Amino acid sequence: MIAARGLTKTYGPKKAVDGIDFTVEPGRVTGFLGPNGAGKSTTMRMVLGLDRPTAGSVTVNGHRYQDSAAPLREVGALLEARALHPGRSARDHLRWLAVSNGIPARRVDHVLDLVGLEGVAGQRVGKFSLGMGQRLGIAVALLGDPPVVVLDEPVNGLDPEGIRWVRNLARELAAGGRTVFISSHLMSEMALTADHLLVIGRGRILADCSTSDFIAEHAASYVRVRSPQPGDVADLLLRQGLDVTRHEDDELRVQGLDAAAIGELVGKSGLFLHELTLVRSSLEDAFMTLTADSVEYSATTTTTAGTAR
Ligand SMILES: Nc1ncnc2c1ncn2[C@@H]1O[C@H](COP(=O)(O)OP(=O)(O)OP(=O)(O)O)[C@@H](O)[C@H]1O
Repeated sequence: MIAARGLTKTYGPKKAVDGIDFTVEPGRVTGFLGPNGAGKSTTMRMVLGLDRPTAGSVTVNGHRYQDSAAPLREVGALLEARALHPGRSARDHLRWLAVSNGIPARRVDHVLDLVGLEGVAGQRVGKFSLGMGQRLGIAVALLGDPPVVVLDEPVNGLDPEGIRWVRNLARELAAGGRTVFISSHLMSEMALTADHLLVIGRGRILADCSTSDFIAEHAASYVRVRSPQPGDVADLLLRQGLDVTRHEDDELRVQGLDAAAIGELVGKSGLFLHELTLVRSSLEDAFMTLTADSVEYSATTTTTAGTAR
C-alpha cells in the first residue's frame, strides 16, 4: 500500500503538489489522472524517494521507499525519460540490474517474455523505438517481482495493441494482489484500466473514488429535443420543473426526465417533435470539465450554448 499525508512539493513560489492525502490499496488498479503539469510525476517521484517532499510524507508498505532494504523487490517503477545505456542490449541491461539487486538471473528471461521483447533481447537498446523502450522499462519494473508497481504514463508511445497489453497486464498484476498505481492524462484509457481513480489538478486531489462512481457522477446525460416549435416546447418542459437549455435554433437539451416521458408530455400537448435522443457526454468531457480550472496551458475554446428563449 502507498500512503501520502499532507504531501507537498514546492519549486520556488510554485506548489507542484499541494498537501495531498491519498492511499493506493493493493488488489486493484488505481489510476492517477490529471492534465499536463498537474503534479503526477512529482508525486510519483516522491513515492520513489527521487524527490524530497517540502512537507508531509509518503510511505510504501509503511516506510519510506529510500529506507527499503531491497527497493527493486519492493516497488517496481517505470518513470518517464528512463536513462538506459544505449550500447547495452536489453538482456544485458536486465542482467546487470538483476545481479546488482540480488535478483535471480532466471527472472530476466521471464520478464523479457512477459513484455514481448524476447525476440529483440540481444539488440542494443539505443536502437529501440519508443514503444520498445516502454516495454523494457516495464520489464525493469517487474524484474524484482515487486508487490507494488508504479507506472508513469506507461502507454506513451505504444500502439493500440501495446496499449491493450498494458491494460491487461495492469489488471493481472492487481488481480494477483499487487498494488498498481498508474498515471495517465487519458481519461478514456484509465476508465478501461483502473478500478479506482485519483484525479489531480494543480497539485490538489479533485476526485478520489471508484471508476464506476466517477462515471455515474460525472458523465452527465441529457435528452436532445428538436422541434419546429422550440420555444413552446421549452416553456412546457420548464413548467414541469425540468432543466432546459437551448442550443441551436431548434435544439433543446433537457435533463430531469427520460426521453420516453418527454415524448409523451410533448405529444399530449399537441406540439411537434422532430428528434428525441438520449446523449451521454463522454468521460473525456467529464474529465475536462472537472479539471478545466487546473489546466496550465490550454487553447481557447468557444461555446455556443445558451439558455432557453
Ligand atoms: N524540477 C522542477 N522545477 C521547477 N518546476 C517543476 C519541476 N518539476 C515539475 N515542476 C512543475 O511542477 C508542476 C507539476 O509538474 P509534474 O511534472 O509533476 O506534472 P505532471 O502531472 O506529471 O504533468 P505531465 O503529464 O506534463 O508530466 C508543473 O507546473 C511543472 O512545471
